[in-house]
Amino acid sequence: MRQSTYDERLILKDVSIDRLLDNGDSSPRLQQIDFELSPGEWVNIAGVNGSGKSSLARLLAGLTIEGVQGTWSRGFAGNGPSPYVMQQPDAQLFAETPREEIRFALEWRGMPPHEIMLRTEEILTFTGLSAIGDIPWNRLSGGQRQLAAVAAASAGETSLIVFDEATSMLDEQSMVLVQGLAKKLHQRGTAIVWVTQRLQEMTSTARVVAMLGGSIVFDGKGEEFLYGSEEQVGQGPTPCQTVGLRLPYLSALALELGRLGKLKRPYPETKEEWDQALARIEAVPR
Ligand SMILES: Nc1ncnc2c1ncn2[C@@H]1O[C@H](COP(=O)(O)OP(=O)(O)OP(=O)(O)O)[C@@H](O)[C@H]1O
Repeated sequence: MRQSTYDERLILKDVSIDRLLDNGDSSPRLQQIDFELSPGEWVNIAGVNGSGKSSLARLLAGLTIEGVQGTWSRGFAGNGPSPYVMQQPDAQLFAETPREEIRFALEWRGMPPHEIMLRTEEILTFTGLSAIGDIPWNRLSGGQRQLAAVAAASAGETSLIVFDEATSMLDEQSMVLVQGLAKKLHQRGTAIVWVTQRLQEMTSTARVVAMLGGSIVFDGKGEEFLYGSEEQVGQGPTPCQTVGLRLPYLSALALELGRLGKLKRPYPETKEEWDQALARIEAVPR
């Protein structure tokens, strides 16, 4: 893999990874990936199991993968690996409590000892973990452990964090908390790569990159990913359905009402928008 000249964006050009099958043949794990990420951007990466999401996410985080071919530049993300939050928080927790975990992360990043205590308290406050800072992992929920993992991952000022299905083992409430923390980091200017199969986590305006068979087959706005382009309403599967993902219930309802001519784009997302849309449908004489 060749390192290209410096650009502020993180860029992958024509990147592929082959994997060897048991019978000696090779099959692409990633193929001909062209991808760019700007500083402070949020991108969702979606796709079914085995489509290549984690392989792409690991590359974006700057983690080493054998056999990578192509050209890349990590731009604003810098030369070292970026924090990578995995599905299972326990796989990346080293210390005994959230406070120790954050302290450990700061030590590891080389922060001078006299700054560590103050910064640890700031991070506990920022992440909403102050009240449980000294409680050992076995008395915390999976959601609380995942929040601590994110807190430690973001402990040094970081320009990029990769979340690889970080909420897939969590209940709805914990999912909202972890995603809320990612949003706070994003507002602070951190670029976020958010790998997910839970499409209800995406907003219609967010960027979605969808993978299928190791290739990027869609790169655009969430609304077009879920519903297709405005001209295509009612014609064939949407990009989301093409990659084999199921539309969230409310999106499927919106799409169907659109196909019946009862709803117009942009389709409702929030409860208030749905209340208004349904009131309009009710008001139309049958
Ligand atoms: N370390 C590895 N060595 C060889 N092949 C791998 C390795 N990791 C993943 N693969 C293969 O690469 C392909 C893409 O896997 P990857 O984990 O990137 O997909 P994914 O979309 O993240 O899947 P999942 O949602 O199941 O985690 C799969 O066919 C997988 O079997």
